[in-house]
Amino acid sequence: MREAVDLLIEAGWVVPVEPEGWILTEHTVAVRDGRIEGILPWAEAREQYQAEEVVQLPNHMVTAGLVNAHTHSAMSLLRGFADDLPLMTWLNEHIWPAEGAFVGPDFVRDGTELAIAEMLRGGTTCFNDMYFFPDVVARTASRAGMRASVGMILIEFPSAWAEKPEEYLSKGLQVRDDFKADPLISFVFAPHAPYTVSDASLERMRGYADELDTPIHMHLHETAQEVEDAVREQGERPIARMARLGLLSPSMMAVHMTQLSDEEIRLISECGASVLHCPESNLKLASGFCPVARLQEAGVNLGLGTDGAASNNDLDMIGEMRTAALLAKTVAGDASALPAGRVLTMATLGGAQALGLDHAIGSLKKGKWADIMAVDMQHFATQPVYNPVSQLVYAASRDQVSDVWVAGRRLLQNGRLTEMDESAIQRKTRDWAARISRHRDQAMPEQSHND
Ligand SMILES: CSC[C@H]1O[C@@H](n2cnc3c(O)ncnc32)[C@H](O)[C@@H]1O
Ligand SMILES: [Zn+2]
Repeated sequence: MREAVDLLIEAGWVVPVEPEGWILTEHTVAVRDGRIEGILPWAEAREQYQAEEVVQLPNHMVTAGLVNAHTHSAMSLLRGFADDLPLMTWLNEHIWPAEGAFVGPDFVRDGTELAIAEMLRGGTTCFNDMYFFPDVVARTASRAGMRASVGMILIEFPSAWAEKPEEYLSKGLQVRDDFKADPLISFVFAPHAPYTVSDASLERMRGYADELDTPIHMHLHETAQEVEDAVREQGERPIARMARLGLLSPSMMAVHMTQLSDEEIRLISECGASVLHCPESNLKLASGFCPVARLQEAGVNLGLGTDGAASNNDLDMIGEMRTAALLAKTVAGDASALPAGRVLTMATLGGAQALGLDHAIGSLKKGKWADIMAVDMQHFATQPVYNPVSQLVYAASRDQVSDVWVAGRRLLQNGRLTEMDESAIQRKTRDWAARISRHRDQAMPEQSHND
């Protein structure tokens, strides 16, 4: 008597991520009730399971869906809005004024939808978001069937979402409560950065984070200027300040970390914090280089993120893996730094671990959610296949992602989104671009591209 399952995915190669380096040739992933039931060779799986649906992908590699561990998804509507600038000029003179003018529930819904469409098409099945209107981010992700870790944001300036720190915290906690029954949506605290949140607010937030055993997601040591300003104005480096406030713990997910002394690396390793690496955003804003190989050597857990599309300028995690691997080698002066298998772990299980979700996602393991991507290896660019992980990281493009499942639901089929209206997303995006361009032409004629 064969066991009933919902889905069998027969793949040329199955890369379970755990144990790192495993490549299972001609294997099948069995899925029941949205979760992985088992991984067996093709023939054995057909003997053991009776499936509602069998998907045959003999030329594909199948692996865990990618976890975009740091992004601001709604900022996809600001892609290309302000380029070729350093962080603080970009934020102060362009991004924050534009957000002040446009960010509201509709902007966040439409921007998040655009981002989800882009991410799903590129093999991302979970994103860790930090943006205004987390209620809208959560609702949009849940409706799309996408997994999201939503930031309960904290920033000390008023926005259309909240006025004051207490309001940011209480509204965030309310949204968390509203979504507690949704298996796709989880929450983390998301204080923006050391230069926008006071000690008092951070301490208050830390109290909640301890009580609720919830991770904290924060930009930290993004640029040398951030660290220099903090030393000049507050007399200490931001990491020292976070340590003093009791924020350095396994709950901390520190984004960027381009400025790190040996002592700080040791501190991060000892406290069990994770680092979320965003190499393309760091390169484009010329923020600096995160010492990934040294962090790895020190035993620090690493996740990978794109940052927002306004600073990257894409949400392509396959591209980000390649950049991370190539950059780590150059920064370390060592071609063996961050090999392909490591960077895939970082882009899946490392991110999941940082988010406190590694019991549920991040690898293809019995009992975990079936968050899966399939990549077509039969393109000239990825032939021949000596090692599918090497091809994925060093040669493949995101256009080769053919199929994506989140909790066993097929959201991408042969390169087409099954649950999202692609042309409606295109139309809404064009409408936003027209509105935003008109506003810029009026408010900042010197920056207009139409003169
Ligand atoms: C509180 S919502 C998030 C806030 O962060 C801004 N942002 C986007 N990218 C970065 C970055 O690389 N460093 C610092 N802040 C960033 C975004 O525009 C929102 O205002
Ligand atoms: Zn960011």
